[in-house]
Amino acid sequence: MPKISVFAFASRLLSAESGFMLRSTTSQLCKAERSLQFYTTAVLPVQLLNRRHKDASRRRLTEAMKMKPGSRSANLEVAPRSRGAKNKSSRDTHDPELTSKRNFARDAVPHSDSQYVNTLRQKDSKPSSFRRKGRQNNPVEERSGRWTRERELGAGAQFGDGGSGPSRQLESRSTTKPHMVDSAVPEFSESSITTPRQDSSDLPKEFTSPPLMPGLLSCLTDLIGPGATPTPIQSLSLKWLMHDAEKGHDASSSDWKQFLLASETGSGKSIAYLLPLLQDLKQSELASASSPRPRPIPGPESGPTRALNPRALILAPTHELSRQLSGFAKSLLHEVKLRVLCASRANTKSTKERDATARQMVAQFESGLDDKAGEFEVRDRSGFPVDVVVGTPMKLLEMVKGRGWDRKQVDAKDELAAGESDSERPGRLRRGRDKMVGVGKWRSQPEMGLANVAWVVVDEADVLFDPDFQETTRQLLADISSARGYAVPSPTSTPLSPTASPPTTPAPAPTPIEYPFNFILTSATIPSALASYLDTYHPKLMRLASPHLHHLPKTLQTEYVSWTGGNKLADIERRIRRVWAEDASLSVIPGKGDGKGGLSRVLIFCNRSSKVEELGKYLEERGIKNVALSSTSEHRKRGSNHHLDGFLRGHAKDAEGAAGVDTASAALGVGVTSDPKSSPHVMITTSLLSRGLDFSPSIRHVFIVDEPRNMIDFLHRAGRTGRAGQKGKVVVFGKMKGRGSAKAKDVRKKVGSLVAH
Ligand SMILES: Nc1ncnc2c1ncn2[C@@H]1O[C@H](COP(=O)(O)OP(=O)(O)OP(=O)(O)O)[C@@H](O)[C@H]1O
Repeated sequence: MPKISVFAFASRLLSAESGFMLRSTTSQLCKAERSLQFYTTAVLPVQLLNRRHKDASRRRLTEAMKMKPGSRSANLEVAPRSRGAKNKSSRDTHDPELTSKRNFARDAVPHSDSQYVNTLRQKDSKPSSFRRKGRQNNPVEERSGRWTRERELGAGAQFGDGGSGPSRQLESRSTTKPHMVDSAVPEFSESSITTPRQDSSDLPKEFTSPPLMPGLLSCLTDLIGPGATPTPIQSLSLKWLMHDAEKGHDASSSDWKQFLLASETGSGKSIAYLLPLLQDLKQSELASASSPRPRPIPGPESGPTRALNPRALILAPTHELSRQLSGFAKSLLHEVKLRVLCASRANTKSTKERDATARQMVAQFESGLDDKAGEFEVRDRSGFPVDVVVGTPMKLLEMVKGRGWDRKQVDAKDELAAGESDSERPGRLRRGRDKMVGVGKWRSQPEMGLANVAWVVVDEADVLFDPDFQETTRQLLADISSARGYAVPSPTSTPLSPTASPPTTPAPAPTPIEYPFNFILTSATIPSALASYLDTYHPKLMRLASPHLHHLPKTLQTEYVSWTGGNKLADIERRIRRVWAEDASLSVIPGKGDGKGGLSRVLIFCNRSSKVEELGKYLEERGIKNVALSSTSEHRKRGSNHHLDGFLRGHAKDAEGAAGVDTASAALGVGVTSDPKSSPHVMITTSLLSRGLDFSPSIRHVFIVDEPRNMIDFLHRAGRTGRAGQKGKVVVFGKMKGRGSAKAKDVRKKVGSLVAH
């Protein structure tokens, strides 16, 4: 009997134990699955081009991909790495004062400011790529690697069919010896980081070679300073795009250029594509002044009689970015005189009629009708010659096809599905802007022709080719092609995303797409989906990449802050006040040596709109004026960037104030001197504003208060500061100690691998 009891007790214990083990194994498996998912969806794509992998598995990945620095391949060129690269200027909280475990616990509350004084003073260095003339080290190292396809084809394998484009030119070049350097690998100490001197004479080191038009050069000098030299991505674009642009093209040529410009945030990609584009437009305009302009090629969408017939389109994912880009382009054109139009309303002249419409719209919004896109019809453009139009793909499509063009399609589809006719039931609304019914003309006439389009830039290409945007983007590209007389397969016949159910018959091999215009893509991150799309449909596309792609800018510090365990909003408030206390005590602000000068601005990223609002309200109640902006905010509906005033970098001569107006403070590189109780010094937003926007240097802190969804998102959010060689700090909040800290530690590890050295 006792034996049986002991046995029963032991078996119960065992089953309890195994149940426990089972539970803990399951939870570990779930965790492992989650981190694997995170790794494959976020980290892996980011690492595809990462040169310095911080552990053995990443090194193996690199080797497998034949990432050989110091060589060029068929259609990839990576800019030389500056010799200054070995200097440490960016750290994963490298200041021991701020990183030590002891300090983490008290990090969430302000303590001694002196620690930060030292950090700022010690880390006061600019990356060489933004140094002024005379202090510039020669960029000397080259590396290459074909990030996706070369692995299959073998190093040096040719891409495309050996056409007359850059591939062939590259092919004939000798490559330099690979040189793998990884400071994080034990066998390489920091001191063993050597950057081989190589011949980089073929990369332009000045904006004057190849020669820029004098008018363009002087405006550029006004913008970025007289001694500024090209960043690595700009050197590459000057070399490849400018030379190509000089050759000129006609619509019947099959030699249209296709380039991807990939470089870290704030590295000057806008100038990298704007200079060759604007110069080419001006040169062809001058050439056609002596000989008559080529007539638009007739096509279904050519619309030679339409009001607008631009020669270049710049596509951006948000209206805010479109407005800033158009303002930026305008500031380069004060002397060269090309006409740039932003498809959003802010850049159009104010007229009585339009003002009336705007008032009507405001009334409409306030009465509950919604227009999420904040788009307004622009009227009366006839006779207005436009060279460049900037806008979101959807807005541009509307200008081509007329507002509401997609409504009919949806109705027809619905009809088929439901067997109803329009008269039997009201048409279903597909997008928010269609709710504009009743506010003037919602289905307007097409106003833009595409036959003259010789350049298309897709800014933030990874977004515009992601599943949310790809259909619209590719529809627009297909429309331009057919307007120019060269039909390409429609997006629906060549879907990018795999279909949910497996196809019953094997899909035919995809046909590469050759657009009849210069096609430029830019991005700071190349996810695997974009890479494979480009491999499939644009095998001849030339990839130009900077050596620090997929890293945080070198001037960006990273700091981790642990929640106190109390009110998180209060923790954030304390950290903001600490930043300002540091500003005041450090007297770091040029021209404000008394320490009573302006306070820097803080940009806070949350994951959800509700959190944005909650935090905004909390700070407002505590006397911290702020702008809380999410996709649904009222501010966005006004059709201008004024809601970002003071936060975006302003350019002195921006036309019509479209690109933000913090001109004075931007010139000084400082915040405004006003009191944060009276003027907003804090902006709270979601990833909406994480893409492409060039924030003012007065934003020296970006706070990431929610766990980043993936590392791509993190790179873009963090990259709103530390731009153009300015110092910046990204502050990542999380639970850094004790139970439940695993997530934050994981994020910290991943972020650490993005730190540039
Ligand atoms: N060669 C240069 N020297 C100094 N400043 C520069 C240079 N090139 C660009 N800049 C400045 O750098 C800032 C960032 O440029 P830009 O917005 O084009 O970066 P980006 O690479 O497009 O960033 P993101 O990936 O975030 O869109 C701008 O204010 C621009 O005026």
